[in-house]
Amino acid sequence: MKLNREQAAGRIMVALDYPDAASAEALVRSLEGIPCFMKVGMQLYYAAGPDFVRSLKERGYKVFLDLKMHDIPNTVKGGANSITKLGVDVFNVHAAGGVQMMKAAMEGVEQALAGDAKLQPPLVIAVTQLTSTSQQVLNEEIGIGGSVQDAVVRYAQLAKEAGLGGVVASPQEVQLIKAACGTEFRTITPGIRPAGADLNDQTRIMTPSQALQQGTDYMVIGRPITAAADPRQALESIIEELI
Ligand SMILES: O=c1ccn([C@@H]2O[C@H](COP(=O)(O)O)[C@@H](O)[C@H]2O)c(=O)[nH]1
Repeated sequence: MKLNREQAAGRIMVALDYPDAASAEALVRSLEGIPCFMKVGMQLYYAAGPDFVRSLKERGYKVFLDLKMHDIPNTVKGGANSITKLGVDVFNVHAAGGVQMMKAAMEGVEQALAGDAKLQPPLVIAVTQLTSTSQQVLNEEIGIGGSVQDAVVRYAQLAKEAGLGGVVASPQEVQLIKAACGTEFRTITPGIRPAGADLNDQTRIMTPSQALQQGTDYMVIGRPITAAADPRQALESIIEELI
């Protein structure tokens, strides 16, 4: 698959895993002008809150709010309602919460959209099996039998049944998910490591170009960019790898 520079940048979601708004802001400024997504996860959101998300949106960034909601359906519905009102482009829940919980998230979204015609519908996705989870951990520690791939595809099918638009999974599972849920069902893949990069706590990994070859829609990349001596250069070389 051939992408131009802008298309390649638009497939990358930079994980802003920082302890405060100032540190995240420094990274955002260092990447100014590159049309990638910004991903706000738990660490930054719990520290900097919705204001930081709003400031990204005001500056025109596409935002993935990665809070991985997993609670009873009524609570997730309320959370999804509040998140939708923030105007984020993508947010997620855990597929392990089940179909009713995921349907409740969609109801929360619909309620928010009905109350404000200016809001755009977010892409709601479900976390399948975390990309840090290995086959051994899944079977022997968590106690789910069978292959990681089967567990991921089952969660993806539940997410589709609940009306969600895609899932978070490893790029290693993209083709199986697309075969089971259709090509329009989005795959958002962390576990991206350029050749030779530190794996950190990720186990089910691929390089950016391998992930693209598998057909991933978006790749989530954190430390290979944020921990680099020159984050802008690190992102530019990932973009180069994709074009
Ligand atoms: O299965 C999952 C779900 C979410 N993540 C998040 O993606 C980034 C990855 O960061 P790296 O530094 O590139 O490892 C991080 O924010 C995770 O919370 C994931 O890795 N795996």
